[in-house]
Amino acid sequence: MQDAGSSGHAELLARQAIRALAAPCDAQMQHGYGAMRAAAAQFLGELLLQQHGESVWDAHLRQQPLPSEDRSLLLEAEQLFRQALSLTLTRRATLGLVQALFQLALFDDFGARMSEVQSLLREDLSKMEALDVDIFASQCNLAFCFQLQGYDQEARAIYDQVLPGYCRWADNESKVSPAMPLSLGASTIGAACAAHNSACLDGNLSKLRWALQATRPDRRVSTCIATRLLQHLTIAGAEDEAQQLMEEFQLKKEEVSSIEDNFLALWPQRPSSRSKWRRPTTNPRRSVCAELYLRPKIDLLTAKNRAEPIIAEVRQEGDAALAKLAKRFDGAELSKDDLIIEVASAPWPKVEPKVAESLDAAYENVRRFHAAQKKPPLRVETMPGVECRRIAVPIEAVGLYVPGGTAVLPSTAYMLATPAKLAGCKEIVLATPPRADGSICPEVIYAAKRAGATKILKAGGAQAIAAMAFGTKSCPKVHKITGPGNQYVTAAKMMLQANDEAAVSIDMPAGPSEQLCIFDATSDPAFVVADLLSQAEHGPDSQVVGVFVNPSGDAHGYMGRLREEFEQQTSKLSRREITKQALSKSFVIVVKSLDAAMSFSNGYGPEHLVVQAANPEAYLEKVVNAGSVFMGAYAPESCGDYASGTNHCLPTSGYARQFGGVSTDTYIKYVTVQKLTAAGLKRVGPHVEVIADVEELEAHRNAVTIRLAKIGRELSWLDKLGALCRFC
Ligand SMILES: NC(=O)c1ccc[n+]([C@@H]2O[C@H](COP(=O)([O-])OP(=O)(O)OC[C@H]3O[C@@H](n4cnc5c(N)ncnc54)[C@H](O)[C@@H]3O)[C@@H](O)[C@H]2O)c1
Ligand SMILES: N[C@H](CO)Cc1c[nH]c[nH+]1
Repeated sequence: MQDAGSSGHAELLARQAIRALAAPCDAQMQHGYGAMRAAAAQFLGELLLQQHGESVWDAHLRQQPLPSEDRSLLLEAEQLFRQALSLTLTRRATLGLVQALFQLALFDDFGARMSEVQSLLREDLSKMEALDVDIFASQCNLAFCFQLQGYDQEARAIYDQVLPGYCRWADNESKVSPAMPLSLGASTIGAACAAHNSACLDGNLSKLRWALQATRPDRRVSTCIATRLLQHLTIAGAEDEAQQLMEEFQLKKEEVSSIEDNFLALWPQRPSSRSKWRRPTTNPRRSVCAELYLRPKIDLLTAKNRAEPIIAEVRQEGDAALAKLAKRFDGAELSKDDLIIEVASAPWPKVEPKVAESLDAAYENVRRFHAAQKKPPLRVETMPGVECRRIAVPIEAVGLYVPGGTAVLPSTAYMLATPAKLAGCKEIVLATPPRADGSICPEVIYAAKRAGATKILKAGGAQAIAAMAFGTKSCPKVHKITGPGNQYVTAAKMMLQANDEAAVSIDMPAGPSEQLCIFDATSDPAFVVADLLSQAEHGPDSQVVGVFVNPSGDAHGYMGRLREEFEQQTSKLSRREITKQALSKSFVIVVKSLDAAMSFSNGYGPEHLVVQAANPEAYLEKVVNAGSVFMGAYAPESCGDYASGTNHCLPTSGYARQFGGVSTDTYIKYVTVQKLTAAGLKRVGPHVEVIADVEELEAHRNAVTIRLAKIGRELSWLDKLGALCRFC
């Protein structure tokens, strides 16, 4: 290590050398000069990295602003290594360039820089057998950079490939180095850190046990690893080993219960992996919480690319396109004249009496709750003679989407149609994918008829949304489209909302279902798991989140019992494969308090918030962002999905921060009205004139002035008296 003075001098000399060696020389000297210039560039690059890389890395890990003055010097280092490589290709220059790119990726162009790092290192991967410790270290650094930016899948792939070799190398090092028992070798520290970081992704206990063993001689390093191991042992319910560890390292259990550094995979992989490169924001550091708020990625861009030609086809060919697309996507042969069911004239479909009875009961509860949401007209006299009103006017024609890809959802039919009918919409078109024989599920028709839909369009996906947005010969054009659906439905809703010609609005982006369940040691693990599974079974993209409030840290084995419940209940579900996929994208966190639980929940903004912890009312007081809340042990979310009365079409993906669920208001627009008497105009008019002057909008001012000129500006004594009486 050089001190500041000597490194400054070395830097100066290296710069001079590079300049001198760049001077023209005869052909004979060129080769030698080139090699020397490469060495000087390499030397200067390493010096700059040493001086500026550490502070950048440090700031990144501490989540502080990155020192921008270091960026330009790191860019210079990058150029120096490139120069060195262009002159003579060496392993050291490659690794120097890799290091510079790592550091610069923290500032910007993360994707491009990491791609280059990967390709630079790829060539060396094949030589792994040579046990080159620099390559192991660089690979694990690369993985860690991915991990920090949330690319877990990429990080995991690299760790899987490199870590076993790195650990073997470290084991070897400890055997050959007699100094090892006192001070750790560089590769032991490197491999232990990598094992620790990799275990954060997969909760692998044996990696952590290895890291602990390898770093035992250094108490500081091994305590860090022991803390992480303790977290995982607690979750796994391995109490004896946890106890031993706590005694040996004098750790307390509550140290494992902080949100910031304690999330655990529920199923073997945690899913935040984004398959596409994502540019970091200007501040690329994100807290663990912020990362956990991200939902499983839906590739909306691909969905939009698929939806676009479908929308265009429906726009151009109308019903003919709908028939073609029903064949392509739903396997249904439909003629152009068979796309619409007129609900009023359609006979009641045959459904089992027991089913009809339950659908009727559920509908009645939904109707009652939504009827009570209607607001009386509003009338306010803001000043004597100035009356403002607000009247509710139903949206004339609305389109409802009822999904039908992987499950038939008659419940969604009455959840959407009931408030539309109550609002007074005249045309209520309900679109849903046809079955392969061209028919619509009788329970959906039953629910649509009961709730008051006017037409059923036999179409699903983007084509259904396009047909309702533009209208076709058989499908009326609507002004607003509501309802959930898969990524093609959501993409089409979002695209058509922005299409001037369609001039249609939507309720909200409602994607894959999700649930956040808060529980504590008093909650029945079977209830907690049953609720979480009820949403996980919706689809592979669904996500469920458990928040375990564990203030005392003495809920021995609770998480172990939870895990057992998950395994038992999941294995019995008919949709267990779908459910497991959703669980692989789900997680449980452990927090110390109600406040911490609610702060996490509000940050996540779940579609459904289930509170099974003791005293749910105390949690409700702190709700800021949630679609619908379910309180206590006896309020399973499925009651809200079907029959209690609340609506199940709710905002997902964090949109609960700005949207509420579907309600009677969804189908209403509020029109404001005003009426002014001459006295009212005399009161408010002068203010209008002044503000119009400020805005230099003369015609606005004139509209008042011209009237006041006719009726006079002064209020009569009768007007003044009348106003007084009104306010007495
Ligand atoms: N948030 C809520 O309130 C709520 C309620 C119920 C369901 N959901 C969600 O709704 C979704 C329902 O999805 P689903 O797929 O079962 O039914 P869906 O009806 O939304 O989609 C089926 C249609 O998608 C189209 N499609 C399928 N593959 C396609 C492809 N490759 N290219 C173009 N189009 C294609 C077809 O037209 C098909 O008819 C689930 O994600 C579920 O979680 C949400
Ligand atoms: N849970 C869904 C809303 O996210 C609604 C639903 C329909 N059927 C069953 N559940």
